[in-house]
Amino acid sequence: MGRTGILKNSTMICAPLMGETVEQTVKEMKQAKAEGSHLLEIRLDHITNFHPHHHLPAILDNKPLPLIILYRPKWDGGLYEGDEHSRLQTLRLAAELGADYIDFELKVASHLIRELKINYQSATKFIVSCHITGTTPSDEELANLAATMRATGADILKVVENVTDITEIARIFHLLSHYQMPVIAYSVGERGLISQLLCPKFGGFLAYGSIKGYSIPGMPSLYSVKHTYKHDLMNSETKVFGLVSKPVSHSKGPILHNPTLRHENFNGVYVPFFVDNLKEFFSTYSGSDFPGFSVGIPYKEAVVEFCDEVHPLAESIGAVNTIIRRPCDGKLIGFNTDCEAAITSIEDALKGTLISGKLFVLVGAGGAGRALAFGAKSRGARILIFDIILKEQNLLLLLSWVKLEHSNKSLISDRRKEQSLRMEHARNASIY
Ligand SMILES: O=C1C[C@@](O)(C(=O)O)C[C@@H](O)[C@@H]1O
Repeated sequence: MGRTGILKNSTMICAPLMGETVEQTVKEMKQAKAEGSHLLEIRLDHITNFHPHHHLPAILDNKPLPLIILYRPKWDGGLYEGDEHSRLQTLRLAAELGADYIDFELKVASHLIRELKINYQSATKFIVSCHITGTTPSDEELANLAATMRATGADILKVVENVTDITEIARIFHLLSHYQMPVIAYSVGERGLISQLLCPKFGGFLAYGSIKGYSIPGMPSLYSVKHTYKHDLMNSETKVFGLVSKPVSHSKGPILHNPTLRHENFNGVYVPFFVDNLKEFFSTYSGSDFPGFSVGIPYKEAVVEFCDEVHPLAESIGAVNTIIRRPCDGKLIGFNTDCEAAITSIEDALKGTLISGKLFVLVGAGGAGRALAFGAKSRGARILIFDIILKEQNLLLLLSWVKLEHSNKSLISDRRKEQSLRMEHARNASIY
């Protein structure tokens, strides 16, 4: 999946603005410019009591950056409820006043674009947009849709999805990188976030970034696009790393790993992958463009079966938090770095005092907890485990390490009895 379109501009960052007054819109336009936007998208349908002849010039005369004008009707997910004739008259006026870009819904685009191109031979570019409901169509269906949109005379195509699975975004990337004209394509919603974050890699015409104070699900902030993910440094060669997790937005990984990649002068980016289905995910994002993953909650244990090989330490722990795609054969190799990272940090903090014999208090017995319990046990600590729900399989695994020291099967059932008692009396705390 590489960028092929030599005719395309390089990806711009666009701030969508949804001010309710012209004054607010003018203020936000300046704010968006200060935050690094290249382009602005104004939603006229969000402005209350909008008077086209008065308000449109006020906006266009004050624009600090190129503007996309959008006037979305209710029938296409917008706020405009008035009559269609007045709406289209407003968009005609925008063209007459020389708006940089005007967005038309596919349904109305055909005759309007031809008419406007004849009547106003201005530099206005026309975006034709289509909101897809339901599952993302196949590559072929998307290409057919794009051809229909192109036939309206559009200068730029815009396809908006609302994916229910992150793997659907691969088809959006395919459209972006293969269609030989400028395309805006993305998915809204948190599963869609990577469609904005990786847009420059696949040659999209623009990616959206929200100004400070706006939080839109699935849309990164202008700040993160400029500073964390650095869109301006991304190209078709950029390797994509990321955290496989659900949820994923809590992770500090992107703000840690992206500067590290840049510090190492490595052309890579680290993104959050909101994953619902591990099998589908690994079979979709399977090429050398995706050379490695972190694994977070709740997948550290489940991911083991999707690794072609597992490092002995990760195997003993039963949890993988780092996967590397081996360059020579593309196989996925699973590691556990939680164990050594956490235990050596604790040892560093103890400044020479041994962990052995100490009471090690573990809060949470999931994938990360298992790694820590394993590390502490291997250093000879006693372990006190707190967990909201201590799953039986986790308990058995933890007990199998105890068994290494006390080779006694009855210990397991004793411990299980002890566990249930402690669940009642000590909010799920157990000592091993
Ligand atoms: O436990 C963590 C944190 C993490 O899940 C994250 O949220 O960034 C990433 C994992 O690789 C690591 O083991």
